[in-house]
Order: sequence, then structure tokens, then C-alpha cells
Amino acid sequence: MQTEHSTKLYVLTGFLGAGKTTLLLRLLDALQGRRIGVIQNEFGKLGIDGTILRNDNIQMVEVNRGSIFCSCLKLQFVQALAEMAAQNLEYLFVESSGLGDPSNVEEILQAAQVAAGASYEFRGVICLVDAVNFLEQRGDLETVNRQLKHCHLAVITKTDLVSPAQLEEVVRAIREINPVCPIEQSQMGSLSPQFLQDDLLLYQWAEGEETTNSAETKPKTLFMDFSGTVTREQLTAFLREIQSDLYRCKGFFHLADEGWNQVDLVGSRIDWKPCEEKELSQLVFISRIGPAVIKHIFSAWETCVGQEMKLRN
Ligand SMILES: Nc1nc2c(ncn2[C@@H]2O[C@H](COP(=O)(O)OP(=O)(O)OP(=O)(O)O)[C@@H](O)[C@H]2O)c(=O)[nH]1
Repeated sequence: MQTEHSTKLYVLTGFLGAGKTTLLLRLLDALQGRRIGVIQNEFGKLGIDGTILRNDNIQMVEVNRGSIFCSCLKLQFVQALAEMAAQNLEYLFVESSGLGDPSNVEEILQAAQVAAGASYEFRGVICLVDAVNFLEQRGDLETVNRQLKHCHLAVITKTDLVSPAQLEEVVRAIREINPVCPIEQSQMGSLSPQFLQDDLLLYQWAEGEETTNSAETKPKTLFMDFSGTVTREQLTAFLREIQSDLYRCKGFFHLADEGWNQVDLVGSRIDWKPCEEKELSQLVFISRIGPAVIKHIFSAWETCVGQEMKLRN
């Protein structure tokens, strides 16, 4: 796939909340001054990480509302690849949605090559594995297995949050799915850029296959808009009520006495980070239980907050 002016292309995968954006931000920092592009694929249409990643030195394209590996968004993804190919970049990082199944990634890249004359040197798929939640997630969804099976480098994230025994168990579980990929460890996005020099494609384990992503398997995603303020305690109580119904929740919220915060719910952990002011408080919910979550969100909100909010598809 290499041509004279080819852009080195990496695909980042890893289940919802594994730490893809956190790692990408650190990597972009380490590569400051280079010509870099990012294609970001969000399940929700808010493009919340897009706001975080906005930066003049980085070319960024968002492909939202589904998985770039699904036939429903494949064309948009190929178009984004073609657009980026015109930018004469050194590196292009594709952050796929946490529910993305990259089994067909090479087929898509070939389509981009043929359809748009895009010249990329595919350098591999990097799969982030959440040390806290992976052992539970792997039995939950085929996507989690597929992401690992089709990667060329696995990075275990959140190693600061688990015991050495759990870390060992995670490594064993990775090896059951992918016996060959190198395994690195990371805390808050730290990762030596050495992998950029390595020929990761040597560690190809599985042959390309059909993705499991389709319009039918797409999980229900909902958005909340809220124009008031709540306390951290109220929002925590609300999230605790619905956390078992969700794969993931994230957004920005205006907290009374504290100001604006980025809110991340992954598994049972809630992270809060001060952030810049927004027009509205917003949350994205990715449902584990389909549309039934709507009723749960409304009743939990009524109990814990009781102010008017809007929920939309
Ligand atoms: N303690 C700790 N927290 C981490 C680490 N990596 C990521 N996080 C936190 O985990 C949460 C999710 O991280 P993100 O980088 O948004 O994860 P993501 O994979 O991009 O999430 P999606 O886009 O929703 O799939 C955030 O609150 C991060 O701060 C880590 O190594 N240690």
C-alpha cells in the first residue's frame, strides 16, 4: 500500500471508555510539530471528543452516528480517508468507536485506495484494553473479542487502578484471544512512541472477515440537554441509578459551586475533570438494554434532580 508520499495510518480500537481519546491526546502531544490527521468515529452525534481534540495544528474529521466499519458509514469513512489523503500528512490516526468491529479494516482501506486514490501506508491496529473492565466485558460482546483478535498491538490501560494479580489475569485473557500481538501497558495515556518505528504488521494474527457492525446491531444512543445546574451529588446519584443499564455515559455538565466539568462513566467509575464553559450541559448515553433505558433515565432524573431536561435520539 506504500507509495512515495504515503501517510502512515494507524487505527485505534478498544471498547467504550478504554482510554482511546486519553492515549491519542498524549500521542499527539508527543508528535507536536509533525503533520498529523485524526479521523474520529463517535457513536453519538455530539462529537464530544471532537471538542476535546480541536486544535489548529491537527487536521480533524469526525464521522459520527455509528461505526465506520459498518456498511452504513463505510462510504463516509472512505470519503474522510480521501479528504485526509489530500492533506499530505505524515501520520493519520483513526480513533474508531468503542463499539467498532475492525475485522474488515483492510478491505475498507483498499476501497479508499481504489475509489479515491488515497495513498496510505497501513501501519496497524492498536487495541486498548481496559484493565479495570475487560474481564467482565469480554463475555458481553463479540466486538471486544474481535477488536483484540484483529489488532497488531494491545495496550493495557488504567494499570494504575488494578492489582498486579488482576493485571496478570488480563494479560492471560488477552493471550487466549490473540497469542501474537505485543502487549504494552499504559497509565493515563502514556505510551512510548517507539511503536511508530516497529513493523507491527508482522504481528497479524487473524485474517480479515466480515464485521459484526450493522444497522441492526447498533445500540441505542440517547442525548440529554440541560440548561440548569445540579450538584455533583445529584448527578452522581442519577448516574448510579442507571449505570447498570449503560455501556457508557459521557458529556459536559455545569455543576453548582464547581463550574463546568467533563463527566465520564465507565463501568461503575465516574471521573470528573474541570473543562471550559459550554452552551448547555449535555450527556450521551449508550444503552445496554435498548430503548427501555429511556424510561429509566426519566425516572432516575426525576428522583435525583427533578428539573426539566430534554432527552433526544
Ligand atoms: N485512572 C485512569 N483513568 C484513565 C486511564 N485512561 C483513561 N482513563 C479515564 O477513563 C475515562 C475514559 O477515557 P477516554 O479516553 O474518554 O476513553 P475512550 O476509549 O476514548 O472512550 P469512548 O470514546 O467513549 O469509547 C476518562 O475518564 C479517562 O480519564 C488510565 O490509564 N488511568
